[in-house]
Amino acid sequence: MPARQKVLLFLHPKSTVGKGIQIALEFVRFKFQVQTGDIRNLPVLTDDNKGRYAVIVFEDLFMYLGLQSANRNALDKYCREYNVGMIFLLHYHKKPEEDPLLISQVGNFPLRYMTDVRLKDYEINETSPLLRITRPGAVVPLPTPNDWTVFFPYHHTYTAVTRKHRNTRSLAFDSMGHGAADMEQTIENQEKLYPVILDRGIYDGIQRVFFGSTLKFFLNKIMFLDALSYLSYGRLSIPLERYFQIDIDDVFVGIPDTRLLISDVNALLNFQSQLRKNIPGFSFQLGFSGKFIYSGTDAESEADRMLLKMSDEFLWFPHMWSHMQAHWFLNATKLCDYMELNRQFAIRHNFNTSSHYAVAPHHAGVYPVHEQLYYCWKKIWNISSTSTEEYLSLRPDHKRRGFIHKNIMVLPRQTCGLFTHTMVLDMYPGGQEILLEIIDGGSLFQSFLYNQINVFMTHQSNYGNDRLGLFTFDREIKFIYKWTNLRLKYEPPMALARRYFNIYPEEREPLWKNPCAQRRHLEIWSEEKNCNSLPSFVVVGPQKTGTTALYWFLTMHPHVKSNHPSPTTFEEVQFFSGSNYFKGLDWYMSFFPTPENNTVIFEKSATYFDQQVVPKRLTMLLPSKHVVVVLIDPAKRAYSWYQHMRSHNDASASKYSFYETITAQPGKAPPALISLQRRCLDPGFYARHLENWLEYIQSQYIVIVDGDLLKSDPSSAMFNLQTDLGFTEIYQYDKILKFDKRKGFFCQLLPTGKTKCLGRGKGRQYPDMDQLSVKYLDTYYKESNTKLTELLRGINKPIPGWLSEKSVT
Ligand SMILES: Nc1ncnc2c1ncn2[C@@H]1O[C@H](COP(=O)(O)OS(=O)(=O)O)[C@@H](OP(=O)(O)O)[C@H]1O
Repeated sequence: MPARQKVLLFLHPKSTVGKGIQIALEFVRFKFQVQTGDIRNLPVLTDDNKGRYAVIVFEDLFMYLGLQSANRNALDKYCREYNVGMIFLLHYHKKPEEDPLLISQVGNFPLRYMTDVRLKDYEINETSPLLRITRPGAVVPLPTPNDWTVFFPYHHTYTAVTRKHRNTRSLAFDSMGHGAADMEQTIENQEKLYPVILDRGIYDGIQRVFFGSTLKFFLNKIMFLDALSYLSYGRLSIPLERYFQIDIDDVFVGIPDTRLLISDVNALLNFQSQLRKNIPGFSFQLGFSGKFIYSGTDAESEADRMLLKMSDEFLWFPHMWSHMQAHWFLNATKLCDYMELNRQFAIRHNFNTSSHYAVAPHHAGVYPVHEQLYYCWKKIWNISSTSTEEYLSLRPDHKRRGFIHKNIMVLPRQTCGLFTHTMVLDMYPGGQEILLEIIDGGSLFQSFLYNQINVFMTHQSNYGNDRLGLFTFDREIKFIYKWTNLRLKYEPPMALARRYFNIYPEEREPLWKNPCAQRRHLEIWSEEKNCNSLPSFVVVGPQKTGTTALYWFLTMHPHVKSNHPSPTTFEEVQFFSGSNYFKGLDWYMSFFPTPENNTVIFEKSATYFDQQVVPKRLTMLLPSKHVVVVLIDPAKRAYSWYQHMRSHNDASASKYSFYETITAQPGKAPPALISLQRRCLDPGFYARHLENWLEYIQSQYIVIVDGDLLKSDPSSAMFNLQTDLGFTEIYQYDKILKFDKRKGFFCQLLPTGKTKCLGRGKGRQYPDMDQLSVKYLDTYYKESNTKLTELLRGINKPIPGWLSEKSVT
């Protein structure tokens, strides 16, 4: 039976080595679950007789060997039954008092190992079935880490993935300086000596890959991907094609003596033609700021002229007429005017801008989004794609992602070790060896290895002087071809962007992060915008629990302000739950007043509570802010909601009784009734929805309001709420709320002595729920209510009165 496409990763609590594994998995976007610390309790391995995990990885072989035998047996049984393989890393260091020549046994496997070995030349076994991305052939050179473990198998289940090189006499030395000659002798005597081995499962029915080191070493990164692919029968596998785009920003920008000369333009053209031999159609993308043409030395102006003459050789994209940052412009007209100047410049010089791609100087306006930029890009250039390194954050780079906003596809942009000021190899920050490391298996190689699509950012200055741009990519491409079977490909930006979102459709929807959470984001966010005007807390529902009354009471507080009303959804903004979210952060913020001192701003949308996407979105934008949940008996909530639908003339609610609605059978009843039933009953599974919230928010930020108390004694409920929200000034509600007999609810006491109540839609008159429905719903929600009691206890929240009464535990 096949296992699902997920990795189960066992990590030490203070894991450092495991980070490399997590980074690899996050880069390639394989799903994984981490199991840390005490592994006496294994995670659930199956769902409905289906395996949950396709491969199991232990960052340390000894974690597996140390499992209690029952757990190890269960794991092994799972692997056999579901054809699941395991990957182990072994990176144990001997203590100084231990014999450096010690060869130890690996648990009960027919396998021995030796640690702290410094490897000399070794090779990849070209016949290993594991190899996919890994390209055999080359001798693996020094320096490699000097803390390798090597394996000595004595069963034919094991085959080498890497092994001692045929022409090398001595393969290893002791890294700690103990008796190198003895060590050499000991190792020479071992016929089979493998740094990475594959267990084909002949011995005990389970396939495994053992790595005698960590993923720090570039070759292990490649082989780790191959191991995942091989052990999962290709399910955890990414294609060999790697699409890449190289942008050259700031063309025509730059102070004199740092810009391109004619010889540099020629070198760029030559390099491009060379690349086209292997990568058909490859073209550099040149980003221009027309205003600065001919502003260098005479020789540099000659090069500008040559670029114009040869412009057909490249694809061009607008940067910004005078390299201004988009977020400086609140007035879209002005921003569009500047863009128009650059467009006229492109028309005058016949630039090929057919790729409908643009890059914003300093990434400004792309993320955090400045709507004016998106508007002008569309209006002036009909832009369809761009790229930034700022989404969701610059670092860590393995978490950079793409999104689509206002029909513009935003791709993640990669750094390649070159910045505007890196022009001369000898002056590379930290020394040229740093750049070589980045290229030879370091971060640039990693970008190519893990990302199926790369958009690299370089600048005009990287192609003059020492032409580090050409040097870097030339060396990188050779490195990739030497060690991997990756196939480098090129596609123009729009096609590339489409390909990106076909590969990663889940990235299409954006996530709006709090712009004030990061200095870099704040620097490219308009000064006119202010995070203080975002709500400090949000009343999230669920619907029909008294949220409007709560909202109204809160607005009576002298230091509390709510959002401006929406023309369509009244007091609710309903941003996080529906399509409004795609209108963007500026749209959301336009609902909130400029904050005054001592004022707390809040929002309430009762649709938030039970929508799966909301907790993630809300906590991303409003981290460490409170969410307020009002809970009443879910049966009463369902009944009130049903009455609400009836009074709005919903066809099904008008036709079917409440009992018929809640007991309708899927497959038998009309779909509209089943839909009504789902919307009626689903929000009442409070425990399930709260669990979803707790995945994203710490329990201390969840405030529970007892909806019955809010009805019967609102002053007390409001006192509790203010305390839970940490208000410094507690407003006394007993002076402004009065029970209104006619309404049957508490209302606002006006200075005239009269009361002002909520409208007819709140606190409706309708008959009591029928006894059959009461009984049915009692059973229906019983398990969920019991769970809720346990959950609230577990997070130290008071149990609402209605729930204690029902409490079964
Ligand atoms: N003071 C006061 N005045 C009026 N109504 C009050 C009040 N306090 C609580 N309630 C209860 O609020 C119920 C409506 O809940 P919501 O406001 O959350 O509904 S909505 O989701 O916003 O439509 C509403 O439900 P119905 O009684 O079914 O109309 C009331 O029971």
